[in-house]
Amino acid sequence: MASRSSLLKVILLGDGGVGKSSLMNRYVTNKFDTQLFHTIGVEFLNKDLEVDGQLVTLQIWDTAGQERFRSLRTPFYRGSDCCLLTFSVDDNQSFLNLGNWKKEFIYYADVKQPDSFPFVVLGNKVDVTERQVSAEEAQQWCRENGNFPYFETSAKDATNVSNAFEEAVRRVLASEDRVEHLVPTDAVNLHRKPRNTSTCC
Ligand SMILES: Nc1nc2c(ncn2[C@@H]2O[C@H](COP(=O)(O)OP(=O)(O)OP(=O)(O)O)[C@@H](O)[C@H]2O)c(=O)[nH]1
Repeated sequence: MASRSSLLKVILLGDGGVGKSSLMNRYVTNKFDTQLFHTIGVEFLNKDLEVDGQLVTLQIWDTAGQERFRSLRTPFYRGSDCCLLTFSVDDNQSFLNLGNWKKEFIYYADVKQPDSFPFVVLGNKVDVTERQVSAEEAQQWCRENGNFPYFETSAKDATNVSNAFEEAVRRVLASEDRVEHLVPTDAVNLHRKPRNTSTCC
């Protein structure tokens, strides 16, 4: 019998420069670039993994955080299985904006039951010495806004990056409302992009 893998769409949202592209690249390619390249619109990469015995193809969507690209990113929110709300621990404003990102996602993804949607919060750049947001503040925000899991990550030194994406997968698999998108792993799908391919608009 064909083994089957679930296709999960996970989307990274947060202010420009917090490290969304870097987190995706660290997780999928295990590389890090110190240069800043603002994303224009969206890009995605795929990664196959196994979580708790379940095969999963994770489709990670990296979005442009800058306000001027809003209309280019929002059409891609629909169909997301999990949303990673990302801020940078050395940028208090990016933390204060988390609530706006959550609202924007719920509106444009047309989430019918926001209270049960799987969000995960990432406080990135924990390798820096000058923090503006403490772990306690971030944990409190997560408790007050839906009991979201919180991960302190560093795309630079890879701290917690895999853990955060794996927790996103666990949250999705545990969520009862998820629509199953099963992909037979031993079949050829002519409509499917090759693994680890990105696209941009
Ligand atoms: N010290 C440190 N720098 C990081 C980390 N993650 C990303 N950066 C740097 O932060 C800058 C912005 O990173 P990006 O990944 O481009 O940020 P982004 O959120 O994708 O930005 P937009 O595409 O504009 O939305 C780059 O110079 C990265 O090298 C990290 O964990 N630690």
